[in-house]
Amino acid sequence: MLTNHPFLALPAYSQLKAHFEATQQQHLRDLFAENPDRFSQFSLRFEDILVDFSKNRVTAETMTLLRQLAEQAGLTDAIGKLFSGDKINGTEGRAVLHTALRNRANTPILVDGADVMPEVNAVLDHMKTFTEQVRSGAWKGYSGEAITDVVNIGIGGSDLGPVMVTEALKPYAGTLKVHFVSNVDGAHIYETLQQVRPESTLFLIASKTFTTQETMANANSARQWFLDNGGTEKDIAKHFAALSTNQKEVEKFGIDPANMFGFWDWVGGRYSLWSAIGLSIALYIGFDNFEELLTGAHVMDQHFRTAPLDQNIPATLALLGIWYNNFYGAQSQAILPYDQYMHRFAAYFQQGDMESNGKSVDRNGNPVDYQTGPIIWGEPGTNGQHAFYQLIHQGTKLIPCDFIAPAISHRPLTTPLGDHHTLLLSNFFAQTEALMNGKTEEEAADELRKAGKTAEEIAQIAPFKAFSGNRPTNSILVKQITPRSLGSLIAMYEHKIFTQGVIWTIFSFDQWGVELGKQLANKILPELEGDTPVTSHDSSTNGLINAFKQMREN
Ligand SMILES: O=P(O)(O)OC[C@H]1O[C@@H](O)[C@H](O)[C@@H](O)[C@@H]1O
Repeated sequence: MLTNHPFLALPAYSQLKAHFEATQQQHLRDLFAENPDRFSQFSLRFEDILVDFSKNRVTAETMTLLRQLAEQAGLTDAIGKLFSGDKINGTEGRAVLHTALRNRANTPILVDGADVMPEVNAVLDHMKTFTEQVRSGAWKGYSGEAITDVVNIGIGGSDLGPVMVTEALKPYAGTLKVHFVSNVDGAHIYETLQQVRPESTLFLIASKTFTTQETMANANSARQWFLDNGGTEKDIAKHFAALSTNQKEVEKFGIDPANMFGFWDWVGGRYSLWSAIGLSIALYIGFDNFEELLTGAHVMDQHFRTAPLDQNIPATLALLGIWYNNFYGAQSQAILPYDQYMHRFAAYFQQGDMESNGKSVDRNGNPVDYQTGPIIWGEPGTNGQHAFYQLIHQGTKLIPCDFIAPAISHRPLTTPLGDHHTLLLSNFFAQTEALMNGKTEEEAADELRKAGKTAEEIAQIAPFKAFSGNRPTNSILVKQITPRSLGSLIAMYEHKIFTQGVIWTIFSFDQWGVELGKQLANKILPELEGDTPVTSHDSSTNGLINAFKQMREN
């Protein structure tokens, strides 16, 4: 178990509070003007990844105090416990070992005295064999045709990771197509099934528990469609595989245990793309590339585990997040990839971060009296620039942003306006500079004067054209988005989330908050049958259910 500490009582917290009061008016422009070495002092490199955090409202003293906060919160001890299989998921009594899934060093990791690595390696071997059979065409469907389409049916952690990674690594795809069905809305499975043929489709039923309502409903619809369109019960073994921890339910569903790819209760759903849940990724980009993804994560794990705090990228990002969250009162954090293939990256970490650190009870079971996990959101650049960046630049809210971009594009297209990637990157650099510098009213007035405006017009318009600037950003520049660098980036954010959870003294690896909605939906489900009016709820819920019943009938 992790040792607990009262966050607000940490000595560094009070020091940071005083430091914040003294420095909050400082402008980034001045910090840059005062220190010509700011970029080199406030940036870190790891393999092909450069993390520039110099455009943050911090000084060397801020960083020292933040690191002291991490030390006083027992981060080093917590990292040791994470990697060694200690049961740090206290409310479920489980270890948290997504790092074992990508432990390429293959060093033993013990859970309840038993090394988990042989089992991890056995599942990886099974995935490799299966992936190679399907991709080579050796695995045949019931009509003797090879598989052309893979449909992953899963939700939450059993969907978002594979969706995000297969999109991000599309340039590495082979000929197999992958589809993802998550929503219980019948439209999702319906539209997907329109695009595939039963004889050449492989369904992966991805569910850690194999009891999730949405997934089981979609899996049943897929099976029915398969049987209605030419497949027979005995053909199911060739067309359905399960990615799960629950063999009993998998067998009950009728999937051949030989087609089950297992994992373990110490793999959290939102940390499971490295496990059998990643099978759709392996099928799409090939097993060697999947292994590269694991390797990228593993090397970041090693960095997180061994780098001193002042060199440690995930810890640094976590501490900057705490600075804005707990001292500046920032409510959210934007993730803005300047890479179209990474368009689901922010959505992925919405679950990763918000399901992990969206907690308001500390590890002692007491309500917290400070802010914990931020709201994560974002869209790829440059689309976001033409949508919501207005508020980031000139709104009343402080929104720390992570800008992520590859130096080399997988699609280097040229136009008379310039090549696409250079155009994209010019925006990437311009935005963080603009957010940092802003524009004073005098500068705005000067521009208007040069444009020939009268003194009266200038006085009227200049206030609207001024930007306060001083808006913090991290710039994460990656040589290229490859399986390895993507693996490292994902692990980097995972460890950022872990670090913040440790410092806030919360449990980051359970998700009890999701349960209430599920329980209530199950209670309401039978009430939706028939046309008898419902009276068992509050007046709003009763009114809505009864209106729904009426609308449905007429
Ligand atoms: O993989 P399963 O068991 O179907 O669960 C899917 C998702 O179910 C949700 O209820 C959980 O909050 C997620 O964490 C999880 O990933």
